[in-house]
Amino acid sequence: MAANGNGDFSFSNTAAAARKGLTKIQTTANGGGAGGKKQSPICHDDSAKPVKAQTIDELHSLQRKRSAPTTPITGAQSSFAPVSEEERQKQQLQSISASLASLTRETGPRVVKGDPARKSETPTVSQDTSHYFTPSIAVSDSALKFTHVLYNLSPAELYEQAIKYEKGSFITSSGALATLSGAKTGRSPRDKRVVKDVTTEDELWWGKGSPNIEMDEQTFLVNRERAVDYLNSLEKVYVNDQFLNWDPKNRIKVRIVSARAYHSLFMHNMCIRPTPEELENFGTPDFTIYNAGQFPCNRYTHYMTSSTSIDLNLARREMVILGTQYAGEMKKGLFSVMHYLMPKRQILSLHSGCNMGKDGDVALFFGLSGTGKTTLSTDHNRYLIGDDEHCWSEEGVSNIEGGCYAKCIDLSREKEPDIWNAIKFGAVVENVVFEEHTREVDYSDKSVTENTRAAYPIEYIPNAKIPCVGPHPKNVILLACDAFGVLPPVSKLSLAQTMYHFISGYTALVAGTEDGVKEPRATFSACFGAAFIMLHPTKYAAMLAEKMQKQGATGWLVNTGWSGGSYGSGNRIKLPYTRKIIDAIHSGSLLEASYKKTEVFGLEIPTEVEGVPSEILDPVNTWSDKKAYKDTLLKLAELFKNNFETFTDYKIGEDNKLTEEILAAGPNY
Ligand SMILES: Nc1ncnc2c1ncn2[C@@H]1O[C@H](COP(=O)(O)OP(=O)(O)O)[C@@H](O)[C@H]1O
Ligand SMILES: C=C(OP(=O)(O)O)C(=O)O
Ligand SMILES: [Ca+2]
Ligand SMILES: [Mn+2]
Repeated sequence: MAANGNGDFSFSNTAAAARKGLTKIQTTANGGGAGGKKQSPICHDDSAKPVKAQTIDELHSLQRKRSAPTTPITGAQSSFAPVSEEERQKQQLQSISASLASLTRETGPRVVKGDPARKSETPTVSQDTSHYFTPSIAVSDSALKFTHVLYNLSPAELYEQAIKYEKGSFITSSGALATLSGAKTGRSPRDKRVVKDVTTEDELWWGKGSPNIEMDEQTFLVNRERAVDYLNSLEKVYVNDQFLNWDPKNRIKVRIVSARAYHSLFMHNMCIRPTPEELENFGTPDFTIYNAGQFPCNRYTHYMTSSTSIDLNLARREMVILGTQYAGEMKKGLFSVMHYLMPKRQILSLHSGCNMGKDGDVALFFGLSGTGKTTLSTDHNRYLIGDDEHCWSEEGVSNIEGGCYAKCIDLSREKEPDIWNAIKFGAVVENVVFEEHTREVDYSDKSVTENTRAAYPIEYIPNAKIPCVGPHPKNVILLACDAFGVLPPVSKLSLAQTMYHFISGYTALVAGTEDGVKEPRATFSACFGAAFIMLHPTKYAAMLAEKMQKQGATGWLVNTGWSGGSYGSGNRIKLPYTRKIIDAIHSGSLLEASYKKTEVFGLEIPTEVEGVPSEILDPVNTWSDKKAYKDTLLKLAELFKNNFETFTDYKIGEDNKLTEEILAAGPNY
């Protein structure tokens, strides 16, 4: 650097560049920046109007208009607001303080809205501190402390929080927020606990095969207190007040209290976002999540078998998360809650994707993780209702969520343009690897995990159906990723077969794709989502049978897995072929095709599907070793049979007829 004699400094290479004759950048309207005045080599411009601020602080205060959502209640009077502005502010903070209250001390913390770090920046904003709720009995030091609440922040604010305070947060080249979920990069079903009390003891599915591992009320309270104390010990917490279920009659209000901006943005994307008016009148939540994911549970606590615990208390309408930062835990935790609440109202909750054609024909896509719910429900020619969690009521279908959570391993712009384009500003991408300088994500990189994910609001998909509701389904598609390669790419199912496969919930994935070829492992997960159901699988199955029968829906089994041999010798069925099959289901043309029945599983398979080579429709054709095919087929049939044994004692529906039909709809050999 060199002084130029005018008290200004210039980099010598800048001066050198100027000498070489680089065009000077014109900065004023008349182009006379240099004018006739004496100029330093650096371009000066004194003719522009000065900024309307006397100090830097004032300048900064000009930049931002005070508005929602840090203080979601603005001066604007809502016509239907029954209480004064001040009173509502107070009630809202009281509600948040009540959520964060210690149960033993019976007091809520002093809560104040706003980022503690922002205080000095905004000296004129005293409103932040003038509205706090303080308990009348203060019994410990924690009662002297404020808990700063960042309430329903916007994506932009959450980006800033994440980037400033959470290591591993970066903006990708497409504008998404890249983040790390820490040690856990997937759900921890074995660490899920459900409070067994006098009610849930009878209502819920317990024991073998059930995802509900019991804990008692007292232990729940111990973990709750642990989470609440942890959250209150922080400088600030994030609070999201949002909705679940697009069916307005069955909408649930949820509050998520978390320690990370990542978690707040994730839930902002995944739950239904309230309008400012809806937020003003939010009131008390129906369900609250305390996510203290960074903080482990105490392994000396009864029922704890690791330092991770996801605890559900239906009576208290609360969930506590300790020891895992994987955000999917919150989304799927709430799904479990819906799997309890909705059937009580005669509404079927479904682990399925859902879309609708131009003529209003609705399809459901059931399937376990990685089978294609998100990929196949996101279809450029159809309206997306949702990718993962739905309700089927007397009126039709409704999405539970407000966003999608796509797997992004090997994501490509060509094959999945809609998902690719949704990964933009506001989207959260978890555990992906990006190029250090350009911030371009390498979707093929599994260095952190194979389960890389993107969470984005559903309206990021161009043909999303908003509101996310639709009429009764016409097609019910069961997706199985069969790594054995023996299930046909598509079969038409009878109602009994649909129930048999729905209750079985089969998929087979490969254990690890890196360490050479491994045996595919069969997974049976009742209702294609045993990890999330709360009641016995036959309860959901009976409801599905009743609804499908009443609406005349057709069931289909689609193998999105292997063809031409098992994993290792065959190949995964090409996505464009699966899409063609799905197209034929939607259009109704597949219903008109001619069919033949397969041996062992007794599946009806079409002889032709437009755009799909006919020889792949019957898997036996694609195996060079016919004996290996038959052996593998029988092996899979045996696995189905063994799995179904636990269900043979249960009655499905009103009479035994359907039950018997379902039992007969399994493999026969
Ligand atoms: N034939 C196919 N059908 C569906 N998905 C396929 C197929 N071949 C490969 N895939 C890939 O499998 C994955 C399916 O995952 P996803 O749609 O997220 O499943 P889910 O939503 O059921 O968990 C995607 O990464 C998709 O690109
Ligand atoms: C987020 C999940 O859903 P899916 O894999 O079905 O998309 C999950 O199962 O954790
Ligand atoms: Ca899943
Ligand atoms: Mn999905």
